[in-house]
Amino acid sequence: MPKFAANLSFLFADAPFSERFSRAAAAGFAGVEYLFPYDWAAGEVAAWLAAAEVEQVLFNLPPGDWAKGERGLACLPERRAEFVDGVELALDYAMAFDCRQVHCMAGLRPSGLAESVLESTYVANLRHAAGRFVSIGANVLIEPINSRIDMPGYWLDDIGQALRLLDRIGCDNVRLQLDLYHAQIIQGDLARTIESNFDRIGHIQIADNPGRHEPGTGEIHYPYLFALLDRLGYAGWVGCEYKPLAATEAGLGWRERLAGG
Ligand SMILES: O=C(O)[C@@H](O)C(=O)CO
Ligand SMILES: [Mg+2]
Repeated sequence: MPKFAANLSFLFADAPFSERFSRAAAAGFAGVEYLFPYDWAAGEVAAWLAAAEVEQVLFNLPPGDWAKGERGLACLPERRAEFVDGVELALDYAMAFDCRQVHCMAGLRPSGLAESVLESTYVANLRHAAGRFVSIGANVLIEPINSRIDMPGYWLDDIGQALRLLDRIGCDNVRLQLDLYHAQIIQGDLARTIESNFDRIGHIQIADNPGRHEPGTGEIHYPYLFALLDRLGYAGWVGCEYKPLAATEAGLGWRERLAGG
């Protein structure tokens, strides 16, 4: 059975953020992830992790002004300095949490700039982040996110594009964050996508489609995919990044039903 991490931006959302760590532990999760820790001091979050005895699996680099609709900075040439500052801030948090993976969001496609400019900015920024995070033995992840339903305008919205960018970036510690919910909307063919890119995958996330709810509520055949991950010897985490249909705990039966644990 894969190792499941609770995404605390999605699960246990009826509780204050500080309480979600112990809720996740009580529900049997040994690892947690979430979008952003920056509203809290790193030491404060580290204490919640330690008290709950859960591992910090992943969090995101600062995304720009999320409340105003920004969704990352990495492809935006005019935001280079802010990106570099964000890398340093995230590095401090990663060290405080002993966390080995961060997700770098690409940003929304700006109007009036050539694709080649966005791409070269993105590649330079990812190389910079990779160089900083390699110093603590951490990976920087890139995640294709569907721009049709969930994030209109998101620049990195195609699996092939992400793979080409990984080639161009050319750093061993930059890897693919494969969110199977987004991948299903983007192109489907999930088992082959996992299998043919297995050595580039640093992290996997799950939800069903449509609705982005618990595995087993939609069209994705998760028993097959979980068995495939086991057969391939996937040693990483699988982040549960779904919107619970009711209380999080009430909907966790899919782990036993679909993954046998
Ligand atoms: O899939 C997602 O939405 C997340 O993994 C993320 O990092 C940005 O929202
Ligand atoms: Mg995701």
